[in-house]
Amino acid sequence: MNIFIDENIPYADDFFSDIGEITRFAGRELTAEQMTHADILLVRSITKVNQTLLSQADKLSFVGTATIGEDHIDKTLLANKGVTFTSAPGCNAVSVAEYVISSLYVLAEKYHFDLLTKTVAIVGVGNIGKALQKKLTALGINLLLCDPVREQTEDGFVSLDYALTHADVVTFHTPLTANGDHPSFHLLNEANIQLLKQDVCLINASRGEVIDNQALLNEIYRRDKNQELTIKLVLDVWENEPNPLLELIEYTDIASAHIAGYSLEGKARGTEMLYQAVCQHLNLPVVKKLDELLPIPSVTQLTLNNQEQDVNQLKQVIHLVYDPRRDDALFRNLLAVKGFDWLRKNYPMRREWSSLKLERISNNQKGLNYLQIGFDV
Ligand SMILES: NC(=O)C1=CN([C@@H]2O[C@H](COP(=O)(O)OP(=O)(O)OC[C@H]3O[C@@H](n4cnc5c(N)ncnc54)[C@H](O)[C@@H]3O)[C@@H](O)[C@H]2O)C=CC1
Ligand SMILES: O=C(O)C(=O)[C@H](O)COP(=O)(O)O
Repeated sequence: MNIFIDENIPYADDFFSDIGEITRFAGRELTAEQMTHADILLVRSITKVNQTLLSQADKLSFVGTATIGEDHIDKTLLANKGVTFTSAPGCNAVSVAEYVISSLYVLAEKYHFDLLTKTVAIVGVGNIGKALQKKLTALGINLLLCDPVREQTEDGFVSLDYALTHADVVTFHTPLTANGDHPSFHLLNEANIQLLKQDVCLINASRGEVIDNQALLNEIYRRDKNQELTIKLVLDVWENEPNPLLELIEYTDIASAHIAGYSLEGKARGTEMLYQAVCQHLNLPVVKKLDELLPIPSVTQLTLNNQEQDVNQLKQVIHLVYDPRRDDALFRNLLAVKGFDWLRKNYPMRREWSSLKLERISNNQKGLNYLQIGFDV
């Protein structure tokens, strides 16, 4: 059994070495010739699984992607070839939600505003959007939810135009789609970008193509020229990765190399989900568990002085676990020297909030509910 596994899928040996012979590959360099030998192919988002790659893949019976996004996979092709396919829905949803909130606290500190007074619009309320909704609701932040697909059967949603017009923060979490009733390609574009409030915080941690990057840059120039307030910008994903629009970077407050979902837990959950799916595909028992593989975090426990409710304390705790300014600095300093893919391949360790156990020295009920936000309490 030949299992081809992307070199950036963590714990691959732990999970798959008992099942077959493993070949690791660089995601952008996999060839159709290599695929002649593969029974199982496990990829990440940078490998386009299409007719070109699979033209000679006669043995292939299973393709898995250790990601939430599936826009790099030709699923119709796989179905036609009778190849079983699985992705890893929700694997890094918490990681993306934590990236967004950690970034919002950076902006709040940098521009001296109170996040609790802001209205946040979540565009795309699936696994990631819901994880974000849960945390922001626990923090007491007012939300607008935009999801025309869910809106067909559920209440409580607003249109995109309403969200863009009324929200102080707009954060995108849709899949990238070009067809269907609600395509997300260039969802934010030349025609609607001017609806964004003055002073808005704009975040994209979905796929780069969900925002027309040139239209965004033009709007930044337009606001600049008219001496309007600047958009506060957090971009984790870019059109045309790994070659982002360089002019846009200087207008970002936080820029990163598509790593919002790169908590160790998030990436490793993706591997575990593929392992479980491969076991099912091959009719093998599931005997390995991620919990037994994750390392102990560098900080495991913290005692909070919880005498009074304190937003600064929350910010400190959040940024102790993960501060996106680290990734922003790496991006700005090393993109030109090392490149986008290098930044992703050499991503430093990052853990999720749940890895930190919090203790309080007082039982004051006014304290923020850290458990609801996602810490271990
Ligand atoms: N930056 C990063 O590191 C990561 C990015 N992602 C991206 O985030 C995307 C979303 O992830 P999940 O929430 O887990 O997916 P999901 O499939 O659980 O939810 C997506 C939601 O978007 C909604 N949606 C679809 N088209 C829409 C539109 N035109 N306007 C508004 N809403 C729309 C859907 O109805 C659904 O509720 C992934 O497809 C992936 O591309 C995912 C993980 C990490
Ligand atoms: O899960 C997704 O979808 C993502 O965007 C991943 O975090 C992307 O990671 P790579 O697969 O590009 O390493």
